Amino acid sequence: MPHNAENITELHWLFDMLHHIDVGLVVLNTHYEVELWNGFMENHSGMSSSIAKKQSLFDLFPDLNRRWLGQKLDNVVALRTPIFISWEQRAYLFPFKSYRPITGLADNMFQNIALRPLANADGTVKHVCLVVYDVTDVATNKVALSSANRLLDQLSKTDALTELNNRSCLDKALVAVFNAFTADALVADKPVTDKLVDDDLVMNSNNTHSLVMADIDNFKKINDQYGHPVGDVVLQKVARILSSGSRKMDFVSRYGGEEFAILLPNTGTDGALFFCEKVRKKVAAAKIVTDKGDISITMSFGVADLRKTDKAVSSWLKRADEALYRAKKEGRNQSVVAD
Ligand SMILES: Nc1nc2c(ncn2[C@@H]2O[C@H](COP(=O)(O)OP(=O)(O)OP(=O)(O)O)[C@@H](O)[C@H]2O)c(=O)[nH]1
Repeated sequence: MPHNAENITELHWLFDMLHHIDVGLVVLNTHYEVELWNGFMENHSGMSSSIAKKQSLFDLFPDLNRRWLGQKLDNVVALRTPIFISWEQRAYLFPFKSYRPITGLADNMFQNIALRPLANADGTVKHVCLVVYDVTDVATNKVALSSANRLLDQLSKTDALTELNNRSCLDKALVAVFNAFTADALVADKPVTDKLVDDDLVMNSNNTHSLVMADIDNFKKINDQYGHPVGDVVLQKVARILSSGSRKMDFVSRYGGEEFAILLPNTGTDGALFFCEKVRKKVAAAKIVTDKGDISITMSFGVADLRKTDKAVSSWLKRADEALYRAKKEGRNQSVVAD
């Protein structure tokens, strides 16, 4: 074959491949009119090349953000540099349906887009090529993975029965509060500042913090009389009452069995006692509906504020536990503050 004929054949092959490649190719002029529209774009838009050509991209897709995309296209021409738009920035440019069977997560095709300047033979740039990559698989995998991680993270912090924070999560919160408190105590004349201790715990460094240990009275009898599943319903109801009686910054947790621990940041013993009495009365007044009939219960509460004399979280916990023990010993259904 003569050299020229070979070149033309190659060009023909190339053009054929580009037309059928599994990537969207669009060429726009500086008026944003379509000059090239490959097979991928035809298949996914439902518009043939002959319909798309010479039409403004913004007429073909009226929902495209003209200001935003127009600016980017103008910049590509003016600066002669490519621009990339990732699916993480904007899920898609073209509203194409996703036909992937695994992607129950995605109705639309996620797209990475490259905008490239196309130089003419004389070096001038009057066209931009849009390259559209279908990244639905990558995107949905990443979205599914991060939502699974979020769920696992949540589960690792949550008590399965009551959906309250679990013990290990409480331990971390207690250590965070304790460390912040002792660090503040070491710094004389420290200004009052808000401090972020944990994701949700915002503390005022000048205040004290209280820990409440709460325990259902004679819970063993409920289990013995009505059975374990009814005991579980009681635990769930108590968890709801404790949560609804607390503020957003409070940390309500299941400590174990029928015992709960509530960390009340920026709350002295007066405030903590007020909280205990409010929920104690609510628990005592509640009729817990179960398939074995309505059940009434009471709870006992022990309160301890964090003190500078506490050398570790364990001594704070111990004082709250002792106060709870006294509440039990003195007849149950009451709240006791540690000495
Ligand atoms: N249903 C149910 N029972 C539990 C669970 N965890 C612990 N328990 C029960 O809670 C009961 C706790 O009993 P005790 O420690 O004797 O305390 P109590 O009967 O509440 O008595 P006082 O605390 O002294 O008022 C035991 O019967 C445990 O089996 C649970 O997840 N579900």
